[in-house]
Amino acid sequence: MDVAVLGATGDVGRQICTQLVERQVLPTTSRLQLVGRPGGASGRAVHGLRADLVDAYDEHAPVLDVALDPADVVADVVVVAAGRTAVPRSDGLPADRAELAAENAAVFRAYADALAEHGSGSEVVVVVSNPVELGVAVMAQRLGRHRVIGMGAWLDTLRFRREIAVQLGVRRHRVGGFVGGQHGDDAVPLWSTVRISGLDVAERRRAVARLRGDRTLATFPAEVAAAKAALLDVAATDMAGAFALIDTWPPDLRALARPWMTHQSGAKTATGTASATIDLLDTVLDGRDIVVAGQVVLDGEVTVGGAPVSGVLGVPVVLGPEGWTRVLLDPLPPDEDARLAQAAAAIAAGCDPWTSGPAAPSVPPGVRR
Ligand SMILES: NC(=O)c1ccc[n+]([C@@H]2O[C@H](COP(=O)([O-])OP(=O)(O)OC[C@H]3O[C@@H](n4cnc5c(N)ncnc54)[C@H](O)[C@@H]3O)[C@@H](O)[C@H]2O)c1
Repeated sequence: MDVAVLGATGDVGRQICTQLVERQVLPTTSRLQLVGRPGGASGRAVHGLRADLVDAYDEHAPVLDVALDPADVVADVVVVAAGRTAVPRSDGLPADRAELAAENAAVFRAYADALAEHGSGSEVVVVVSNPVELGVAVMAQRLGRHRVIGMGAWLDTLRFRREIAVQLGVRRHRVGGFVGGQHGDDAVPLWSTVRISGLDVAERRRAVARLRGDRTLATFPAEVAAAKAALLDVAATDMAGAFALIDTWPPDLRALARPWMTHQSGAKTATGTASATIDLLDTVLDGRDIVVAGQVVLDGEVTVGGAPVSGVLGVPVVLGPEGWTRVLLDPLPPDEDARLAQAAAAIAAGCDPWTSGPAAPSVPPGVRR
């Protein structure tokens, strides 16, 4: 199977390409298409990136090629890592999502239109760029909702599992459970989905109760806001101290605070983001069906706050080589249900200005248009 990476020379795109080749996810007979922007700096740098990857990994590299025109993007899996990044604010307030959305909506549309016109009709699109929910909404509108998944919820999920594993002193692969909602502050740690291999139900309930304390998600947004304020305070004079402070918090709070602090420190989360993306790609390319969390366009499959969701939301889904097929979410406890409903409303408010217009007919996976 072939992969195209849009925004290949960006911090995230470059990491994705490097890890794809280094970890030998693609056989030498597959093609990795590095996509840059014609006329921009990336249009030149993408040729250099290709040469650098060949220099480093020629023995096991897939066929590497370059595309500058969206119409030339050809792949079984298209990774969207192109577009602007939100610059973190020094006062800790959220970056201007509307401004970011305005710029990146144009990028999403350009590639969605080109893929709809020139693509095979069966590409799976993995959206990494932010706002990830908007990317999913725009791409799904043109390509059909089952072929498009945003990986923000998967990244949040892996972070949540890691923080739980660290606290329990076990390896991450022993921890299951998902984060849904909106990537960022409206991420929803779905504690009711947590599973720990080797523990029976009663042992798991006790372990989760110990990890959570008596907190519920009703107070989670306030906890996140207080955590950010505390971190800014400490980080002003002691960055190491700020990261050490995070270690003292419960796993769900750490899962949000640590990457936020990483951005705030001036570093980016490109390596972790790329690694989580490769994780998803590996599955899709391998032909397996697995359950992941991802931002997808729902059409009433999930009911939160008493109303079916029609729009983008991060939820656990079954993902395979032809896209995602179904949602796997049992009835939720009231606090998770309420937070997911709030996240769905926030996503709808953020996407609506950019997604009014006709949607593509929903094509079930495996049915070619
Ligand atoms: N979903 C996540 O978990 C997650 C995590 C980190 C970053 N991100 C997002 O990924 C995106 C990229 O982040 P980054 O740090 O690599 O940014 P970056 O600025 O380093 O790179 C962006 C790249 O996109 C390219 N680009 C812009 N418009 C393009 C177009 N029309 N066609 C082709 N290329 C184009 C730029 O030339 C640049 O190379 C951002 O939107 C960021 O917010 C997402």
